[in-house]
Amino acid sequence: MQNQLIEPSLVDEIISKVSLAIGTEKVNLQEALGKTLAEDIHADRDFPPFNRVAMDGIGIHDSMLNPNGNTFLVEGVQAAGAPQLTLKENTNCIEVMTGSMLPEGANVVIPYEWTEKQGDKITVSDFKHAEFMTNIHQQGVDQKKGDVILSKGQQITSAEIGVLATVGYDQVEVIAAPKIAVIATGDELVAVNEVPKDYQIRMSNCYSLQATLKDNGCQSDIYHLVDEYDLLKTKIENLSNEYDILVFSGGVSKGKFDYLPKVFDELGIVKQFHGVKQRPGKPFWFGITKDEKAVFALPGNPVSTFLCSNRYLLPWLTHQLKNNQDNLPTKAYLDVDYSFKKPLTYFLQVKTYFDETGRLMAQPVTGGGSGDLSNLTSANAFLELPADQDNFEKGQQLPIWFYKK
Ligand SMILES: Nc1nc2c(c(=O)[nH]1)N[C@H]1C(S)=C(S)[C@@H](COP(=O)(O)OP(=O)(O)OC[C@H]3O[C@@H](n4cnc5c(N)ncnc54)[C@H](O)[C@@H]3O)O[C@H]1N2
Ligand code: MOO
Repeated sequence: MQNQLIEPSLVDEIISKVSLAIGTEKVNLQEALGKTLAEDIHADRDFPPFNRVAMDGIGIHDSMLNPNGNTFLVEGVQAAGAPQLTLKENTNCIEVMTGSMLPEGANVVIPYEWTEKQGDKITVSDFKHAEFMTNIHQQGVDQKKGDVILSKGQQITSAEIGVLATVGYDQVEVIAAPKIAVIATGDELVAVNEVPKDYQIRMSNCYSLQATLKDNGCQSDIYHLVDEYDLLKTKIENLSNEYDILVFSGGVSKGKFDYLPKVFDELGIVKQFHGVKQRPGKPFWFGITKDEKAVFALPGNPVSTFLCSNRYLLPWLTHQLKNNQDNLPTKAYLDVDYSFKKPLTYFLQVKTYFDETGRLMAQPVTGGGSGDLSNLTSANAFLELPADQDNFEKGQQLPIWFYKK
């Protein structure tokens, strides 16, 4: 029986209806990069926490800002990391260092570059429009104590790490990473460190899949299952109990040993679709277990697995875990005429660059088809050529899916 092939846009729609059961976990600050905050973060004090000196120089009182200049007796030195000093006389000054507390009684900072020192006196001949609070980062202007400084759902980048450290979070509550199993199927596959016999190949898909996931903050475990029906059934049942997401590669097309669709059916994993009107990756199978876990069974040809994981699995996972998407462009201009004469959406491997007017251009990098994984290293994205067109013109703008950022 022929499967009903569906459009790529319908794939997105079907997959988007599956929600990952999201838990939370506490992680150390240094492990939080790339994760999503599961709690609001409040400022534990004002930011800056005190009137902070912004230039090395002298702290004075603004009543001394004479257009003809002024000379000050140095009362002391206010260092960063030292308790606040007090300026005793308005006619005097205190030398102040960047990052130090502004001395009590001072309200202007004049940088050293505008001063001249003679003994214990400092002269400023031109105050250059300095006024009340010049060169002082005032207490609480950035954040007030108790303000929500980072919000639940926000992605943790290097910028958020700095903020978390500042407000004293050495541990933080984040969305828990899902447990993902990456499962290679096929008798022909041998381990990377083995020398394959003539009829064997080294397994690569599971490693590129695992790397794709890792690149996006998700750990996964790799399994290899051989093409034995009963064994597949037992193992897959166990894996579906143990993991939140199952990602298979291989074993889903029409071959005599492509057992997966039948095994899934017997295990009660409900098929949502089998077959997408696309190349590569046509035999893509997707289903949901009884306890609503997602099962992605990606076609085994390396470029097919690669395309399906980057085009469908990753955007879904990112949306589930991170609330937001990458800030990558979603369209690019084809830089030559290109033809694909089949009623299928074609995911063309391309290398992108910016032309002289700043447009993002996509240059086809054609290789040896869906088995040629080395070609993936020369390209950096897939350009999505829709099925309703055969001839695509230079300058046509089309959806793009980056896998190298
Ligand atoms: N009669 C039909 N035959 C095929 C169809 C079809 O529609 N009708 N579709 C073709 C397309 S398109 C693809 S893609 C493949 C997908 O087949 P499977 O998902 O069943 O994958 P396998 O047959 O197991 O493997 C295909 C190919 O990929 C190699 N492979 C598999 N796993 C790995 C791995 N982990 N690392 C590296 N390489 C892997 C495998 O050795 C095969 O060469 O079916 C077509 N056939
Ligand atoms: O379309 Mo399959 O995914 O090329 O070999």
